[in-house]
Amino acid sequence: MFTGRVLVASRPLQWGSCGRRAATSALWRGAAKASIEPLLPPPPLVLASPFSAAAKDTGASRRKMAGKLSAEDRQTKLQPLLDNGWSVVENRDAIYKEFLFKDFNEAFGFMTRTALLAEKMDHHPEWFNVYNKVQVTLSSHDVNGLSQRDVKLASFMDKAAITA
Ligand SMILES: C[C@H](O)[C@H](O)[C@H]1CNC2=NC(N)=NC(=O)C2=N1
Repeated sequence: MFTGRVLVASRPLQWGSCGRRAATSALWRGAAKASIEPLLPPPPLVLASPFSAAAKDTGASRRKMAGKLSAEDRQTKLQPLLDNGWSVVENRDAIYKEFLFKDFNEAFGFMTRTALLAEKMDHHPEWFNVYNKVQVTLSSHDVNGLSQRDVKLASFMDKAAITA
């Protein structure tokens, strides 16, 4: 049975307010850090500073460089697409094509491959899918018409549809 007197501090002890407490709290912090660290995700790998030229090479800055297709581009770059099933949309500077696949799996695989490039380019198709059918419209909203990016995405889609 405890018969001694209990000493009650007149004011609450604070972390770091006495040497022994401070040492204990530093130890505790070290132990806590050691046990928590393995649970934390690794810090992001920074390959370029946010101010470097590489970091500035975003979809948005690239997009400013590419305007509407010129008359010459339409002859040399757009025409081959029109000869391959794409058509110019009525009342809009955009191109359209309907892709048909064996089944939904093939259609969705095609959409997935296209989506990966679209995201990389920061240039996205307007599309509609039901089962094995994918209807695609391409246009560049920022220039309100067709740009080189639509040509690139359309050409990629034609290739991706063959390997689907
Ligand atoms: C903010 C974002 O970068 C823009 O909205 C991008 C996204 N995807 C885009 N996709 C298409 N097709 N045209 C654009 O102008 C466009 N702009």
